[in-house]
Amino acid sequence: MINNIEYYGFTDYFKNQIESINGDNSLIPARVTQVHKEIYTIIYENVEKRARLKGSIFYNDKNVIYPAVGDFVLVKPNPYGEDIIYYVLDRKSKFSRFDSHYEKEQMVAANFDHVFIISSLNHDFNIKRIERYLAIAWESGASPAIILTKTDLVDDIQEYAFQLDDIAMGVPVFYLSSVTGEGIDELKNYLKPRETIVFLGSSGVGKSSLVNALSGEEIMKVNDIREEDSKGRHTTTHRELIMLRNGTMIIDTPGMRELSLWNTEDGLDTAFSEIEELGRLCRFKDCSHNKEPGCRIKSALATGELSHDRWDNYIKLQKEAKYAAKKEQLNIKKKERLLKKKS
Ligand SMILES: Nc1nc2c(ncn2[C@@H]2O[C@H](COP(=O)(O)OP(=O)(O)OP(=O)(O)O)[C@@H](O)[C@H]2O)c(=O)[nH]1
Ligand SMILES: [Zn+2]
Repeated sequence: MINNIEYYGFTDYFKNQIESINGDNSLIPARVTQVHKEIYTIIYENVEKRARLKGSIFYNDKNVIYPAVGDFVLVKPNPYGEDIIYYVLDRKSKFSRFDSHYEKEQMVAANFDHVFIISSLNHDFNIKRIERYLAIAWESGASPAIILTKTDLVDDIQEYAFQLDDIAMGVPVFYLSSVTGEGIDELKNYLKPRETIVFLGSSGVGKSSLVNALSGEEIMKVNDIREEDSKGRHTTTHRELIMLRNGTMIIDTPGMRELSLWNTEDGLDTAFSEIEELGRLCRFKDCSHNKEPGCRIKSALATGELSHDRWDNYIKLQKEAKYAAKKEQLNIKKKERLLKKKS
């Protein structure tokens, strides 16, 4: 069987898992490159294909693990149509978030080697935020690197370097500009084929520009969906797992962007500043914007000054942020217990 799945990061860690599952050898490993409700895009043998879940396995078991972007799965190939996904292999790293619509944990990205914590060197630079990103990066199981963008906008990077010294012990730090190209080659040298990276960083720090700079415009296209397998051409507006020319992969999903947003203590306030401001005008300081008299949010919703959509979105993200904070607290406690045991 020719399957160059190794190029996509399929290592012994995954290979060793298959032997026990794949008795009859009819299932082959593939990597998930996109998730669309029930349809998945997977890649193997250098070709992207569409796949569905094996119903009898996935829809009967409440504890079953669903595939996420970056996952390695075992599939039964179907030359006439969509392949069938049977198993999701154990992940070596992962990010998840709380989906308030389904009220459950949702996997955002899996099996990445590095988390690039991206911050720009202008007003976005916030050492506390970088520290927080570092904590969730370590927790994911992958190793972090700090990328400081837009060096062309500052005169002196020394003052930033000093601040980072305190928190970035042993973590590589890169200074670069996607505009002048400064520092891009150093980062390229750090990237290895068969490795996968994800980006954590607020909106506007230059993630997309960095992807373009790294790929040198020509993002190596993983082959299109086999035309004979799908009716017409499959057009994807953007890919969630892309491969650079040197063979390094980048996972960029909307979920990663949301994860970045609610993992910054000030992320919600900045993104929804007008709501925060209205809330400060309520009669009661601890107004829950529910039934209290003199609630400024309720009146703004009634007059249309604040749209219901935006308010719902805010509530949803706030729920997720709370969940993230709770999870982090639990993890800190767990780590403290482990440290106590060790000493
Ligand atoms: N001066 C300067 N501007 C940059 C640099 N990199 C990105 N920008 C600008 O910053 C803005 C945001 O860049 P993006 O690459 O879209 O940022 P992003 O992180 O992908 O943003 P979202 O898509 O909102 O998450 C754009 O106007 C870019 O042109 C840089 O190195 N130097
Ligand atoms: Zn209120």
